[in-house]
Amino acid sequence: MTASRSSGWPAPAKLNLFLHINGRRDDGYHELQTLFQFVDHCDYLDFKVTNEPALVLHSNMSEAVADNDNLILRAAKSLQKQTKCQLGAEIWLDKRLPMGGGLGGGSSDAATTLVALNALWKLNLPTERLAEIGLELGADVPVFIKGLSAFAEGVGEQLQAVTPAEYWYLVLVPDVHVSTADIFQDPDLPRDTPKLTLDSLMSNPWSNDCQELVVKRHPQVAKTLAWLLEYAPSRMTGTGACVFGQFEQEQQANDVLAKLPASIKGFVAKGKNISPLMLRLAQH
Ligand SMILES: C[C@](O)(CO)[C@H](O)COP(=O)(O)OP(=O)(O)OC[C@H]1O[C@@H](n2ccc(N)nc2=O)[C@H](O)[C@@H]1O
Ligand SMILES: Nc1ncnc2c1ncn2[C@@H]1O[C@H](COP(=O)(O)OP(=O)(O)OP(=O)(O)O)[C@@H](O)[C@H]1O
Repeated sequence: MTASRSSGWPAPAKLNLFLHINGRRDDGYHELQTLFQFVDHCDYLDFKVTNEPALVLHSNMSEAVADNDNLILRAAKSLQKQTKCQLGAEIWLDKRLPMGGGLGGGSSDAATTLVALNALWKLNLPTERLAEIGLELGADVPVFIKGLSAFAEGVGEQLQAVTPAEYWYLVLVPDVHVSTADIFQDPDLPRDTPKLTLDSLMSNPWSNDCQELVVKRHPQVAKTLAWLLEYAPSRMTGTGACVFGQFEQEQQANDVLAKLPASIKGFVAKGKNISPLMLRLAQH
């Protein structure tokens, strides 16, 4: 049997609308409180099921990632191992999200792989089980698997669905990589924001505890954020480097994009409380 190619599985970016660091656990991971919202700017994956267990990835990634490190292949392997599935897959990745920008592209690719192969290999694992497998690959993977905007606690895996306003965002991509591990290891990272209730967090002004440190360490992020703040309420997502400004109307975001100096890349996207991945899964 040669299965046909199942196309157009989206792996959306996420924004951390706020990010508070509440403490550090004994294993080095950080306790945090954050609000995840998806946007409609995505990587896209295609899958073809094969009868042999081999996994093959074709991608247009601009930066080389070894197969052993690629979160797509790690996700597929992990799913095979957990379910003793003997099927394999040929996978195509159309990479559109900037890598290492705090938009969660790698985690989202892993989540889309788990969700799509669970369906295409007819494994029928429940979402909770997929999220557990995903958490082994990265703290951000479960929210992409569950597919609903969420308030997260713990290391990012305790999720509560919420529906923040779906604004338009102008996302800017400073020309610098910020390593998530480096930021979390930095002695100057503030780690003592008190844990707050969801109600008080939703009504307080939103901020990112990593932003001040990243801005201090990376002048390109400082410059990009300062530029965007002239036009809209703006802040950093995750551990950076990307920053986003918030707009009521698409046109307003596009007008600011049109003014962007050629040296900075950016895109306009809409906040989505239901992940585009869920809509694709429903069509399957
Ligand atoms: C900061 C966020 O971007 C918020 O969305 C994420 O929690 C990071 O999630 P992620 O990239 O999936 O993170 P992982 O790949 O699990 O971890 C990368 C590195 O970040 C640090 N890390 C990550 C998450 C967390 N809650 N505490 C941490 O200290 C760890 O040093 C880890 O080595
Ligand atoms: N499929 C993948 N796509 C992108 N990066 C990948 C992938 N697989 C592994 N990686 C590795 O993961 C690193 C982080 O990638 P990613 O784009 O998820 O960062 P990020 O947006 O900063 O994520 P986060 O906000 O979760 O920290 C990359 O620099 C790359 O080495």
